[in-house]
Amino acid sequence: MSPVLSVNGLTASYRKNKVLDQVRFEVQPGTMTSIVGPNGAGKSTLLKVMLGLHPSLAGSVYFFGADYNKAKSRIGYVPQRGSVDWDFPTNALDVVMMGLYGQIGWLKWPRRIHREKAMQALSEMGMEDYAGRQISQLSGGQQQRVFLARALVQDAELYFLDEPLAGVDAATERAIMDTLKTLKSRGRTVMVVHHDLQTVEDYFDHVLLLNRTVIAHGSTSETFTKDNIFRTYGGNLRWLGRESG
Ligand SMILES: Nc1ncnc2c1ncn2[C@@H]1O[C@H](COP(=O)(O)OP(=O)(O)OP(=O)(O)O)[C@@H](O)[C@H]1O
Repeated sequence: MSPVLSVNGLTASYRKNKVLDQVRFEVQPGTMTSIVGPNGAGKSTLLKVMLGLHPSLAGSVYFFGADYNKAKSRIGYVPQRGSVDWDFPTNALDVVMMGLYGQIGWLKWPRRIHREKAMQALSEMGMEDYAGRQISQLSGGQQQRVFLARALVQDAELYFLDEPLAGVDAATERAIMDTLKTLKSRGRTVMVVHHDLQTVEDYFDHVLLLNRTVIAHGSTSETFTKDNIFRTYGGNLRWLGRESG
């Protein structure tokens, strides 16, 4: 099977500080991968560089065998909640509708069918009662659900989510994971920056262990080993609450 994502020697920096070095991996369709690594490992930067939001110094990225501009309508991205300006005056329904602009066309008015699709996605995330609510007046977990609804409605083939489970309660975590599993069951490919090492095995079939470069990548059962985790975190795992044995 040809990969949906192919990353070759990707290198990036902030000024002179190299934060990604020769990152190389491939992702197969229909997989659900967690990107795991310590704070500052370059996980968010990796997503941004792949999606053209931060420049690369070297390397290449191919989505479905093509570059980002050709593939972007097939890609969904849910950024870190903290990186979004939630004071922007818009309501939950409009945020979800933004996911449909590829289908509506910029500067065209959405039609009833688009509104219905957006409402359907909000209701799949249990957010239908908040459609008219300003996004600044939603809780963190509710904002995250709205973002997921936007990703759902976009109907992409490859999704990137940056810490979608950060700071959400157990019910929201379940709702988000159910949504991701549904996407996977529809053959979509999902990549998630994830911090909770305890749930990696339950939630994801693949894992990419990153610390400036790829430490290990593959199926969770083969790759998420004590050895690889130690190599990624430098042995400093106790504070993560994971037993070393
Ligand atoms: N806008 C920026 N300007 C300068 N340095 C940055 C910027 N964003 C990130 N960095 C640095 O780049 C490195 C990688 O950051 P990045 O946010 O990609 O890591 P991360 O693995 O996502 O971390 P975390 O788990 O803490 O979210 C860090 O050392 C960080 O301080």
